[in-house]
Amino acid sequence: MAQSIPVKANDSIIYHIELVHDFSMLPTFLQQLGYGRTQKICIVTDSNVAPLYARDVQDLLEKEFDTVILHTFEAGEHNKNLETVNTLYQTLIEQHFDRQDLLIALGGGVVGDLTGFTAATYLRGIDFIQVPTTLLSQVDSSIGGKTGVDFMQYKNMVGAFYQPKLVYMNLSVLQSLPSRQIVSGMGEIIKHGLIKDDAYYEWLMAHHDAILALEPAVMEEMIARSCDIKREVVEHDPTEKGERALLNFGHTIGHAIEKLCGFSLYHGECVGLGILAAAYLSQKQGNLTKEQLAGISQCLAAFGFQTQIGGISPDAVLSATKSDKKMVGSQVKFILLHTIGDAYIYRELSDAQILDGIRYVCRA
Ligand SMILES: NC(=O)c1ccc[n+]([C@@H]2O[C@H](COP(=O)([O-])OP(=O)(O)OC[C@H]3O[C@@H](n4cnc5c(N)ncnc54)[C@H](O)[C@@H]3O)[C@@H](O)[C@H]2O)c1
Ligand SMILES: O=C(O)C(=O)C[C@@H](O)[C@H](O)[C@H](O)COP(=O)(O)O
Ligand SMILES: [Zn+2]
Repeated sequence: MAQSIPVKANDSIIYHIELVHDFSMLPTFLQQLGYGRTQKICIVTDSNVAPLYARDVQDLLEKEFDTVILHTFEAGEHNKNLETVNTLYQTLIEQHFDRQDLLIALGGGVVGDLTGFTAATYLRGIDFIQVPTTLLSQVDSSIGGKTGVDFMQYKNMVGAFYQPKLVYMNLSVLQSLPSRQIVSGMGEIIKHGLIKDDAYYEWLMAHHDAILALEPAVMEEMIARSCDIKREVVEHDPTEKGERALLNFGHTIGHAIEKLCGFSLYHGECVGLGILAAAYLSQKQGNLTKEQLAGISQCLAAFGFQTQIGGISPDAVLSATKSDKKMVGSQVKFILLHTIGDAYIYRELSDAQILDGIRYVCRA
């Protein structure tokens, strides 16, 4: 059944996360938000999603809106860059989009982040809607307003905090998602349990088979629980002045690996390696037990994550972590675990300690 999760800022609802099972309600939700027939819509998607879903969405919207155009770019993290943003700017200018018009991000996190950044900057800001189509984008990237692109191969170095007007989540699209992308999404979901909810973490392991079988009721419960965890964090700290950094658990080393493997590993796969390294460092700090660390490694492996990667220099990973946006001066703010379900920001790790954590997952 459908679920609607309100997201607030300063105690006022700024948008809803609508969990549904088809695209049929999208025009109605747009009209309820006040968008009318004369407002132009640009659906932004990628080359894998377009043939699957763009026609259905465009047909539905063309019944209620006079101008609905489609902008498609080649799928992949390597295209999450300013060059792709420029091509979208050109389309919007050529099609005479103005400040009352609307972008719809139909795709995963790459489409969502790039479309959101374009919306944040075109004409100094036009509205956009998230229609996430990967597990990772449904539980994480479509919520909270982090938008942006990679720059010089560094992750999300150019961006803006810019909230969508709606997150429309058609859960049925997960049926066409390759299984490796399901695993990638599980990286952020396991993160949610480890940083905020030990009972949820245990629930994930207890429902392992049902999750990998994409059982609808279990998937909907999991997606709703992860959305709620992220919602609560971003409501408390929308522009990452404090607590929101906890959502970066596993990302300091994860982003470095993602860069150094040339994006050959998916974001969530790199986060899984980063989570394991951070869990190891949490155990070395005397927080986690060796049994808890082993359990996290087994959980990741059970969901299909590699728990070690070869061919990447640990020293290069350490160097890449110095470009992490959580850096304050020469100190990187690491996210560690007090225990499972309870994460914290730690600034005192030495390079030697970080290298020890990197070596726990990276072999040269
Ligand atoms: N803004 C945030 O808060 C946030 C949070 C997490 C991740 N991210 C970013 O999100 C990106 C990763 O997102 P992602 O994992 O969704 O990757 P992605 O956007 O590259 O999508 C993964 C692949 O699946 C394809 N695809 C998408 N939906 C499909 C479907 N329903 N069926 C079949 N194929 C489909 C895509 O074309 C692509 O090839 C990274 O750039 C990461 O930095 C951002
Ligand atoms: O929403 C957040 O905050 C997150 O950290 C979510 C992460 O899963 C996501 O990958 C985010 O893009 C990483 O943030 P960044 O600021 O390191 O780019
Ligand atoms: Zn992430």
